[in-house]
Amino acid sequence: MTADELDLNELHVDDELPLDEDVPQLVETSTKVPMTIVTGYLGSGKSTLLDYILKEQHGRRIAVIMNEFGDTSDIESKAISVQSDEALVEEWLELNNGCLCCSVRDTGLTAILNLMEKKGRFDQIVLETTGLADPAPIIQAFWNEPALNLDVSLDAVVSVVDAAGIEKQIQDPRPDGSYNEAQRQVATADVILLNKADLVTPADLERVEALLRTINSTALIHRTTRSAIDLSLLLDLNIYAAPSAPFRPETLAPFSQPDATDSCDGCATGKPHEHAPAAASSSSPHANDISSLTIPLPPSLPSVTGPTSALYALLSSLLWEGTLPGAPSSSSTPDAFDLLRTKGFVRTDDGREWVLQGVRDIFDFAQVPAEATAAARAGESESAGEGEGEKTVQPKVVLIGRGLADKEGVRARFVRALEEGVARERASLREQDEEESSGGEEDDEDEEMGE
Ligand SMILES: Nc1nc2c(ncn2[C@@H]2O[C@H](COP(=O)(O)OP(=O)(O)OP(=O)(O)O)[C@@H](O)[C@H]2O)c(=O)[nH]1
Repeated sequence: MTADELDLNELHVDDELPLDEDVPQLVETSTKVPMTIVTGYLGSGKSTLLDYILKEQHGRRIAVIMNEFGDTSDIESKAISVQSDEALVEEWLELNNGCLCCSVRDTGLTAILNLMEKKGRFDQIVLETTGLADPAPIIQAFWNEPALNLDVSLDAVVSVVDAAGIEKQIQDPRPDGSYNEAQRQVATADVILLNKADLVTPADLERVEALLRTINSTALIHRTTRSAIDLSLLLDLNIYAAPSAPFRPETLAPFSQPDATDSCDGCATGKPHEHAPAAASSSSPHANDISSLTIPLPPSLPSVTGPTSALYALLSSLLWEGTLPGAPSSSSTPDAFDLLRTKGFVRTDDGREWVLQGVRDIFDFAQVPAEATAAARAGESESAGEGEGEKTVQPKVVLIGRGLADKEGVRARFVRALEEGVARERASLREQDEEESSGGEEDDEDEEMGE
């Protein structure tokens, strides 16, 4: 059963909870609390990770919402573990009808906020999502819903992957042909913990990591055993670039790397070349055709939002209608784009830089703060002086999902449509400028005549 098929449930915090006056208020009330969403297949090591986070001496107040029940159908209450400097406190959220996904999405945040009011604000919320067939709705809810976003901002989506089991999990077909759980979890992740590294050989780890990169070329992948990791690699990443939190330039690292999904040099150039036929899906690492496609963007674009933006129009067509301008290379096969995740890095003519984030059909551009841009440029020129000038973040869009198997064809259509759209956009901007300046001249003339 998917989350959407379950009834909406009421989630509330017991009003009788004692007020803990002693808990220090470590976060300014004006700061949004970052929320990390943890996904991962059954048994991959999520609870081990949450346990590790709670027990680490990090000096932060972290509320961990744990789903310890697996099947959510008959849950009546849910533990929230709150780590303060002094102690681990457990609270209970009552779920009248069981589904954490629907509850959290619809009323759960209110409950969390109530808890924050009672217990003092947290530095971080970590939400585990076991039992969720599709993490996308909850990611969208915490990222995009303004009503939910007043106090909490989506920090990052972390997926814990079992290094010994993920290959099989990813290949496991769904009877209805839809994405399976493991595919969705890997595709929507910003950070992947390639866990249980102790159970496989170094060669296995290389192969599994390569597979994960074919699905999600932009995730930051860390190899772990028992989910142990430096928490600064996991928390406060601000991947979704909330203006209320500092921007972490290192989260752009995947955009400066070549596309791991392109084993083919020709694809990387975007120029026409021959391909060997794709392997059958059951044995292919592109299981069920889910893959990442990186599309290089021009060094600078006129705009990223607004009715005239060529890039915005193209992404809308892709994500909302599942199509791109121009015919597919095989005319008998219509476009079948089904994208789980979109990411990107863009520069605009005015010198600003933007991070594109998309989850399913929702996408948004967040401006990289000018200070971060300046710092990155300073770093670039320094490393260029040391002969490592390739670290510059290249503007690009990364698409993750289905319908991308013909990488060369899709990339070529996207690039062509964008070029044409940008040409139109620039022409219309020029016209606008000319109209404004001739309007200005006419006004000047009118004024002169009036005088
Ligand atoms: N060998 C090994 N075992 C691990 C590692 N990480 C977790 N485990 C074990 O794997 C089992 C499952 O770990 P959990 O943390 O409960 O996994 P989970 O993802 O929370 O599982 P569910 O709650 O069932 O979804 C436990 O017995 C862990 O002790 C690891 O890196 N290596």
